[in-house]
Amino acid sequence: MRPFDPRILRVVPDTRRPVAALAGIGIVQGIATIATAFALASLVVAVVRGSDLTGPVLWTGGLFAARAVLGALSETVAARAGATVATGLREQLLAAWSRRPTDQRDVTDEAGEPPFARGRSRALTLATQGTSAVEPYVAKYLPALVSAAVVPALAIACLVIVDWPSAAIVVGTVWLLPLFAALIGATTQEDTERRWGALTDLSGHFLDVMRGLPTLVAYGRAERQVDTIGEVSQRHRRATMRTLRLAFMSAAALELLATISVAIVAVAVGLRLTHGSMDLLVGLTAILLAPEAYWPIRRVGAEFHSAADGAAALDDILAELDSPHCPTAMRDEEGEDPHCRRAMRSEGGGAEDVVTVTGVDYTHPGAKGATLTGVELVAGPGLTVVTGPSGCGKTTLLELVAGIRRPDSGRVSAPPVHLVTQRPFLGAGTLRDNLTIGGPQESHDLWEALREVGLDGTVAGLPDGLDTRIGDDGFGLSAGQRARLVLARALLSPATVVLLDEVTAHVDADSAATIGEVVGRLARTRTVIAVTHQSDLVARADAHLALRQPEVAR
Ligand SMILES: Nc1ncnc2c1ncn2[C@@H]1O[C@H](COP(=O)(O)OP(=O)(O)OP(=O)(O)O)[C@@H](O)[C@H]1O
Repeated sequence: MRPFDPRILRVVPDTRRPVAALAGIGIVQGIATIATAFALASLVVAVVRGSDLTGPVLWTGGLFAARAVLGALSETVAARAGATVATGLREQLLAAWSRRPTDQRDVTDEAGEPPFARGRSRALTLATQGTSAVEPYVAKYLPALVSAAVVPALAIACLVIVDWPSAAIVVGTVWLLPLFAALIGATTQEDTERRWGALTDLSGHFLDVMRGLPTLVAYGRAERQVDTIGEVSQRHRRATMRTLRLAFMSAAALELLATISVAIVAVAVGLRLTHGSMDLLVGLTAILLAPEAYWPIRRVGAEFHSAADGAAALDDILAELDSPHCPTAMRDEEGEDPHCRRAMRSEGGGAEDVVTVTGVDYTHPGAKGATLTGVELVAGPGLTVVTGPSGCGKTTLLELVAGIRRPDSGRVSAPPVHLVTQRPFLGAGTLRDNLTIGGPQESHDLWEALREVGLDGTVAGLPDGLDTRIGDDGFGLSAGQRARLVLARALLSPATVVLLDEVTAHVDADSAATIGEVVGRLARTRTVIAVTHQSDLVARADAHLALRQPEVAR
């Protein structure tokens, strides 16, 4: 773990100001603490000598009040800095992931890990616990680090002026604390990484079980997952307990070292006071100043363990944000990115509703042979159907036109499109939410679109109408209703090009007929490219692209 990672200030510039404010407050707090040592010593001496207490009382009271205000200020700024950095990193991660083309989301990583199992759980952990773990790193650890860099030096400088023998003892012992802290840090590094890995495994496993729960229940296998999750949780618990044990032990070690060092200063001062070779004011000030050289370093040690997860997460998050747009495996010797260079999808180059695919080749990352070779297509307003045997690359072609995959060679030119996939996204929320994902719409437009797809009667019959809630993945709707709903969403989209991937799959004959009519009407005003196995839809088509099974077996 690096003491400070300046990349965080570059990635989330909003953090600069609060971090600078925290550093400033930390320094002022240090000065106030040292001044308190002087004020307290003079107050005690004034009490012992029976002299006027007004000045020392006012100074001591004022300094304590100032420290309380500074403490509250520091907590507030720290909480804000933590929240800013966590939100900023989360936004950056989501933006980076959504910018990344599909080819890079599903590519096998360098360690040869399976494409999704690790990537998805890692992404989940990074975006949730990962970004939250960075909060204590910024809000607690960084300010502690600034104090540790400034306050001990100030305390020692004051000690040199007040009583150089005490300063010599402090200088002779204080370096042991960072040394111990660094040694402990090196030991805990591996543990932190293990714990972080266990947390990622736990999240990934839990996510997979949740997603597969209906299937597991259907096959009577759900109970077995309890043991597996229990086992993964125990691994995480053991790793956490090991970290906590180390944290307590290292805090105790630093505490002991600091206490012994202050005790040496106190004994030396006590001996000189007893022999009368030292003034009481000087002696008391030295005893009160000495701990100030140690506590900021002890605090860094204490904050280190709560920040260690944050530092590990920060490393992963920044690596994720810095990762090139194309995987390393796809770069040539000069570090150029042939995949990116060949990314020839242009938007708005041609007419606003014409899709042109010229000599496109595409191979899925990791696949042994090409899925598409030399594909040619020009689709203008009207209905173009794409047919071909299963696995010949129809979906892949739509993804290339939509720009979520990029061709290895050739050219794709298309305006922004609306893509209806085979498993369209229907999120948990109201019907209205799902229809207005692309942007706000008037209620009468929503009803009009529902009427077009023949769903208005069904929705009107629901108790909450458009505000009826559905579950994740359209839970609560039949397959036919889901297909009609996503088609209504396509009608509401302003895109001039609509891509439909087997919208009639899994629906009954009635729904398929209705959907076929809607697609036909849609094609009167827009460019519709539909992948289909339905002869009705093929019969309606203005153009037909028949793809062949690729020749190279995978
Ligand atoms: N992410 C991927 N990684 C590797 N290979 C893939 C990936 N997605 C699809 N493929 C492979 O690419 C080929 C074309 O897939 P695609 O989904 O485009 O076919 P399709 O013609 O739409 O099939 P279907 O009619 O069954 O939907 C298939 O052999 C498939 O196994």
